Amino acid sequence: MGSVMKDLGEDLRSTLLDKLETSLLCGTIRRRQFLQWSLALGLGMPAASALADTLDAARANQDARAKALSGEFDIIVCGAGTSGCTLAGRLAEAGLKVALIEAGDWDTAPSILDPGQWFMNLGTERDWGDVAVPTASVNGRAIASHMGRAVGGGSSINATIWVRPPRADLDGWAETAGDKAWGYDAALKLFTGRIENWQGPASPYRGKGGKVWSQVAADPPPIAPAMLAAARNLGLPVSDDLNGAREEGPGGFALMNQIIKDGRRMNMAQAYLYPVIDRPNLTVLTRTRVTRLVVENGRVVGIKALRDGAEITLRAAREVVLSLGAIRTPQILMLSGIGDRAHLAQHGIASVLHAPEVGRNFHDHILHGGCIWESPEPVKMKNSAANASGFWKSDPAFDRPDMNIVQIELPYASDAIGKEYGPPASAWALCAGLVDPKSRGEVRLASADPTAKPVVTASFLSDPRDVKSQMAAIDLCRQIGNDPAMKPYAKREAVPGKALDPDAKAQFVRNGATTFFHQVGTARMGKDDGAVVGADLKVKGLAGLRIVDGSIMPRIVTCATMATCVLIGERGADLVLAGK
Ligand SMILES: Cc1cc2nc3c(=O)[nH]c(=O)nc-3n(C[C@H](O)[C@H](O)[C@H](O)COP(=O)(O)OP(=O)(O)OC[C@H]3O[C@@H](n4cnc5c(N)ncnc54)[C@H](O)[C@@H]3O)c2cc1C
Repeated sequence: MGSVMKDLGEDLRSTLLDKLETSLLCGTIRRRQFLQWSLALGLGMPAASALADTLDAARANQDARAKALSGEFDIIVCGAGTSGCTLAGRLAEAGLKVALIEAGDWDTAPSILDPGQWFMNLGTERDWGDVAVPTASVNGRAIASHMGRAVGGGSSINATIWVRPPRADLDGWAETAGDKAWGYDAALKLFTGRIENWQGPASPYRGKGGKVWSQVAADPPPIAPAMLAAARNLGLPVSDDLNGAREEGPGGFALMNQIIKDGRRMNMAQAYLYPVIDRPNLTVLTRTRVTRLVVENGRVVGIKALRDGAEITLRAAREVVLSLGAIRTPQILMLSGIGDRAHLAQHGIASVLHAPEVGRNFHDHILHGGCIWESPEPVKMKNSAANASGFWKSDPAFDRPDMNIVQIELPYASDAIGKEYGPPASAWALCAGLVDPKSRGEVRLASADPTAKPVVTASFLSDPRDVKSQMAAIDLCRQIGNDPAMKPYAKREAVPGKALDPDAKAQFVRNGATTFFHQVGTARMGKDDGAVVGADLKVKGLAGLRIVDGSIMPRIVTCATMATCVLIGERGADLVLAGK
């Protein structure tokens, strides 16, 4: 077996070694198995056992910390997702005594490690499994609202796309929050100074040597550069980097940036958490579900959680931070008596703080599934099956792009579109994305039971401007897909494959609506009294509690949300450390 393993390509070998490392670290394999496999992969015995010593020590540290849960932490971070890992990693690095609480398991499943399998996690125990209430605006369809449930959160099950928000988005936040620290210039300093470990050419827009691995899609299939050639033919700007200068311009097309290294997902646990996992001041509790906050005399002093079937209480000397994502952060706030008084009363929950906007302002990006072309040969998916993309405005008067066109290397169709058109198996899609939605929904409690799913009323496409924007994006997808540059890869346009009058196009938009799973906004930041948190991310009207995750976005950024959630985690860490 050994010689076979040594013959593996270098990339695969390094991926398998990384996987073994994480498995030993998380205790899902034993030291003996680790040594056997590491030797088979060509690591010498001294190197393998030194590595095993380090990993064993880190795991022993976490086991010991989990067994000794008495006493106070400085900070309790609830949720080890994208923002939570970023925040907890930074705080532990700075020496604070941190507890990080995660309902899901460690991030060692092959479908997490291999970016090409990301969609295999949907509907499993690594997904919270929420589904938005059917509304007329999407023709009564129930649209899934997946969110990650594992260490790494969304960054463990997402499509690995790393894309940063444009200037208009962040300067808008700074205005809303009344603090320039949330603006684009400050964010660019963080991205270039300490967040990114960019693998492309040096640029004033890109950072090298930071925590987050980011590279241009490696070895994409030929339909990806063909899409960019088509965009160029249509007079749309095409660049070498979807981040960088595009953020200050009208939009543009490029190959995507991804958090994939040697074929392996580098999630935010890899970036921020594992580098400090051996520290005695960090306790990570997995499979531990936060059920509510403990509030004493107007101050949040700890949390209650379910662990191994029993309730535990943890106390924080400085503060508690909620990083549970845009569906479960408002749920835990409401279960703790922080929300709309009348709504809480319906569930018999005593009000601690009347905060009517908790759970409101829910929004997400719409992904249309989809315009589909039959290909002459089966498409070989690469990376996370989405390698080329572009942002553009449906109206040049807009201050930021509202459309995101995404190429997907399979016939991506919603339930309704799949049923109506029966797309061929050998096909690819150009999907119309709505990235500046005006429709707003809400998250509400279904019951006072913390293990019950909350009710997500997304109200997708309920604002007519969203339908108009999506109709323009469908036109753009069809122009690109039917451009001569795509001809070698397109036998025919299979979906819709016919002219659509405005009414039919609006129906096509409503029937095709699915989402990117970029839920945000339910604990919005603002300087106004109604906002749930201020620019310091502290919950207004209550001491000892901050929100650090996608919930705080007052208006969704006009791109995929992971990079912005890292930015929020970094800003949160700065605020906690500065004691602001
Ligand atoms: C399938 C999918 C594909 C996506 N693709 C992309 C992409 O390619 N690029 C991109 O930029 N973005 C993508 N996103 C979105 C991005 O991943 C999220 O916006 C981002 O992860 C949100 O970060 P967060 O910190 O707000 O929440 P999350 O990352 O969701 O973290 C919340 C964490 O809290 C935990 N938690 C929740 N409730 C409890 C509780 N009661 N007790 C304890 N723990 C709890 C969760 O298990 C989770 O780990 C995708 C998301 C999904 C689901």
